[in-house]
Amino acid sequence: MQKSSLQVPQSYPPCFRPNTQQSSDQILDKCDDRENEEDPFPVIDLRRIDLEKLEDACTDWGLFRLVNHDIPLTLLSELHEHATRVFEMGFESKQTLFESIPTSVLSYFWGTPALTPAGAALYKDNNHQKEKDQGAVNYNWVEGLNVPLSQSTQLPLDQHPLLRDLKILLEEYGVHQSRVAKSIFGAITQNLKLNEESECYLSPSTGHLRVYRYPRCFYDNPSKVWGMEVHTDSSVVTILNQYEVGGLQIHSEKDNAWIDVKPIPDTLLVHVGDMMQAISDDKYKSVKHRVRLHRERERISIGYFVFPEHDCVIQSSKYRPFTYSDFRAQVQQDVKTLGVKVGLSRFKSNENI
Ligand SMILES: O=C(O)CCC(=O)C(=O)O
Ligand SMILES: [Fe+2]
Repeated sequence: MQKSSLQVPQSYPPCFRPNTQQSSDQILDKCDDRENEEDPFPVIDLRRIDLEKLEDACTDWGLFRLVNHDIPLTLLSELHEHATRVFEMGFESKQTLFESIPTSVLSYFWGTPALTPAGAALYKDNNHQKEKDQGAVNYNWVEGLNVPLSQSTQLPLDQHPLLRDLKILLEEYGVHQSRVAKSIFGAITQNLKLNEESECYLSPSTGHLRVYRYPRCFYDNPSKVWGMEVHTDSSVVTILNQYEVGGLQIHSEKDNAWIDVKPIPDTLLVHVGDMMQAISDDKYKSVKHRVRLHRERERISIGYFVFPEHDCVIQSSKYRPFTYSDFRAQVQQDVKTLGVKVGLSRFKSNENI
């Protein structure tokens, strides 16, 4: 059960705990939890994909809801329950526990969603200490677990039954996600009339899962803190599961507005990522999104991210030829030096600058 009183869980990283003694009303009133009544997003049925509807969804929104995905509801609820229990461990215990596990297999991070290829949190150079000193406003208010799906199941997790069980559930979930991603990509291949050379544009072995916990909004200046700041995903597609608590907002280019994406049980959200935008010659848009915090409840979400084969050259009329490895290296460099991802514009071809 989520707690509605102003108790500060000791499982939160210290900078996510409130730094004032304001009453709960004062603090909570400043946090926004409005939710749109209407759900404007296109819905795609995975059992019979409507190609035209899919095309419109990718072009107009860069996001759609997926129904009839055939992932058992019990798997989703068990995942949620296990993830909650792992995150509820004391912060120091979590740190100690995850330090003993190779980050290539399973890593724990907080304060940023940017990770190195090895799975460790990636902060702007030399700024980590400064950010720590300045407090919570420089962080993304999120903790996460990163699980690359291709890693061996021979994990040193036997001493940690909770983690072992979570990993087993995640692997089962990952198999479903890979199936779903392949079906969607197959349909998009038809829509974009891609040839066989584009097979390497989707490589399920690159898939990984991120499990997130967003803390309650305790901070006394919530307009300055985000669960996750505005970004686009680097993936081909991202498949997201947000449980009961909303918070995801996407930017609608046509309305120039931020729109809440409500959690609807038994549906998944599919985002077009940067790689797909390039593959489609910018016809599809890598959707800008962000996550706001909820004033009374923590939020758990799970994202599946899948990429092209690392050495597969993306041919696009809008960009110079590049591989996902080139793209990732550029993102890593930009996050380290500038603190932000610049993204696809780094790869624009000369005619398109
Ligand atoms: O938690 C969410 O709803 C979104 C997470 C996200 O945007 C990301 O991991 O890239
Ligand atoms: Fe994202």
